[in-house]
Amino acid sequence: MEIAIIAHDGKKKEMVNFLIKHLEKLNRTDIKLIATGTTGTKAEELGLTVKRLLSGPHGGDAQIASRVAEGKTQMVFFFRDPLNAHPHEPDIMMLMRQCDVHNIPLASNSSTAELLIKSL
Ligand SMILES: O=C(CO)COP(=O)(O)O
Repeated sequence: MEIAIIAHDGKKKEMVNFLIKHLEKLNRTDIKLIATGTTGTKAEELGLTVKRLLSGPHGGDAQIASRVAEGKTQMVFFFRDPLNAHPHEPDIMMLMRQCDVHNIPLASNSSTAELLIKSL
């Protein structure tokens, strides 16, 4: 299954900690990771194999939204920073909307992510 990982800058540390905690599970051969650019680089630094898309502000969220719409991505871990403004807010909304349109599980914070990853 394809899983997307995305974290805003204010949540990157939290995402790295989450990835470290679940490294073994995320390394499974039946799991394919995709990520926005900078988040993907962080995951690669941990030794994970990740298909890196564009950075969020440059269209990465939109690319992932498109994969959700096409039925390619089955789960999304998106650690959002609600305390800062983002120039690509429309893309962020589009990704979340596409998850809802296609009934794709989306964890927008680490607590939900912990629950969701238990399902894998
Ligand atoms: O902006 C993002 C999500 O909206 C994340 O993008 P990066 O992983 O490239 O920082």
